[in-house]
Formats: sequence, C-alpha cells, structure tokens
Amino acid sequence: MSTDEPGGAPALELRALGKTYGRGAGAKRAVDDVSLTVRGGEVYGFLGPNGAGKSTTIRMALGLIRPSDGDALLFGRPVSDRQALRRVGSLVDGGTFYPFLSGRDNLRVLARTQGHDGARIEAVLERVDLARDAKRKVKGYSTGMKQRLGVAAALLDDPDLVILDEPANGLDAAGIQDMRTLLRGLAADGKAVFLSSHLLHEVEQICDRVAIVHKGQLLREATVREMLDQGEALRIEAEPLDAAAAALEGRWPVERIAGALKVRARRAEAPAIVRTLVEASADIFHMGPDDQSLEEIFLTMTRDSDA
Ligand SMILES: Nc1ncnc2c1ncn2[C@@H]1O[C@H](COP(=O)(O)OP(=O)(O)OP(=O)(O)O)[C@@H](O)[C@H]1O
Repeated sequence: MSTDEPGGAPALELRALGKTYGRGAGAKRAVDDVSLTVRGGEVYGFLGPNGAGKSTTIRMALGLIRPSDGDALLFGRPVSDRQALRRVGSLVDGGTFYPFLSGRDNLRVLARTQGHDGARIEAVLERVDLARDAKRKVKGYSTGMKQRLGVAAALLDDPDLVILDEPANGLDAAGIQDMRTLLRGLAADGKAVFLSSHLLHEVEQICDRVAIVHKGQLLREATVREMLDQGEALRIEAEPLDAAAAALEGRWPVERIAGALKVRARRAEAPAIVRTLVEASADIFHMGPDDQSLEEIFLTMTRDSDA
C-alpha cells in the first residue's frame, strides 16, 4: 500500500533545492540544485559525509529554514501548508527530551503541545520497543533508547512521511538492527521514510534507494542494488600481469592491487574476460569476486568529484 496522493504526488519532492548561508565573501553554498522524490512504501537514504548539506536539506524539507532556491513539496504542496505538514513526523538533532521525565511522560507532553490526545502513545512505544522501559526516566536511557524515543515522537501523529536526520547515530550493531526492523516496518505499512546518514554501511541494508550528496550536490541517485552493481568487480591473478592488464584495459576499468588486477565488471562478463586473457597468452591463476561495499563506492565517487 502506498500513501502517495491519488494524483501521484510523491510524499516528498525536492526541486532544484539550494541554500546559501551568509552573503558576500563569507557566503557558503551548503546545498546546490538538489532534486529528488520519495514515495510511500520506500526507505530513502540521503547519504554523505559530515558537512555535505544533509541537515540543511532536511531542515528545508521540513520548512524549518527557507531555501535560497528551488522548492520542497510535501504531498505535492508547499511545506508551508499546514495540512501537508501534519502528515509529516520528524527527528532532527536526536530529539529533545526532558531528562527527568519518563519516556512515556515525554511523549505525553509532546502530544499535548502538538494538540492531540496521545491515544497512540502506547502503540508507538510498543512499535519502537520501549514499552518495557516507558516508565524509566530518560536520563537513564542509552543512546539507542533515546534514538528510538525520538522515532516514537516522530510517529506520534501517525505520519505518512517520516523524516529522520541521522537516526543511526550513536547506535551499536544491535541498535542499528532494531532501527532497521523498525524503519522497514514503517515502509511495509506504506509510509515514506527519508533518512540521512554518514554511516553508509548501516543504511546499505535499510534503504531501498539512496542519494549520495557531497559538498551540497547530489552526485548520484539509485537503488542500493544499482549502486552495488556499479561496484561489482573481479579480482584476477594472472601472469604476466602487465600483459593481462594491457589486454583488458580499454574494455574494462582495470586497477592494480597487490600482485593482482581488480577489474570492474559484472559476473556475467567473466567468460569474456577469460577469453581475452587466454588470447593474450596470459595464464590465469585465480579469478573471483571482489565487490565493493556501498562505503567504497561512495568513497570512489566523492574522490572522483573532488578530482
Ligand atoms: N547556520 C549556518 N550558517 C553558516 N553555515 C552553515 C550553517 N549551517 C550549516 N552550515 C554549513 O553548511 C554546510 C552543510 O552543513 P550541514 O549541517 O547541512 O551538513 P551535514 O551533511 O548535515 O553535516 P553534519 O552531519 O556534519 O551536520 C557545512 O559546510 C556547514 O558548515
């Protein structure tokens, strides 16, 4: 099920969004020409290193700061539209809670300030797996529990779009696993989830689609599968190595790694590579997968863009 509008408007749409902080010589272009769409039923990862412009983009998507250029649309409407904004739940800056109140009481306070009765508090605590600890004071919560309480707060008004700035921050492996289950569950319910992260490895398994941002610009948008396919490679040990490299270069991207070649190619291309090497009279001693993680692909991509 999808929670997009019948007319097809996506839950979130950024159109050539840009932000410049300050003026004149000290001006800083934090976000530049970012366009993307997030639809109901998907978890969309907005990925980039610190300072890439993720928080600035998220703040513009939530109407917390004004874009210098372009538009952010929620369900096809401007972010200033109250009806549209009511359908959005968010977590920015890890959420702010009263340390001396329990998790449940924090949500009660929040429900009141948001103007609803908090009927969903118990369901939401259950959903983020905090029901058992709901009576405890937040100051005794672990980082993971605070992050989950932040997500609970974002879910209080049963939003159709959930926007989370760095939800995996400060979580250990088990915490990330819990977060993954939680976010995948939201998408399965038809909600759109937009999250930012600099932890690529962690989001690799959470997101359906990812956008890579670097220095305010969107370098690439793709499904996680497409992104990983791009990083598919074969590790080849052959003799003489120079002749093997020369035979392959031009047809495949070839890189030398510690006495072997790393050839960026899909598995299906392996027979053609073997034929090419045999024709070049190179002896093959080993050939196997040498795939890059999303993290490595990201590093290559940002390095290329720096160059
Ligand atoms: N209020 C501001 N005034 C001036 N520059 C800012 C302001 N907020 C952010 N910046 C700058 O804009 C750029 C993008 O910052 P932003 O916080 O959006 O990045 P980010 O990807 O979220 O990184 P981080 O994870 O470190 O917060 C950075 O160079 C930052 O220093």
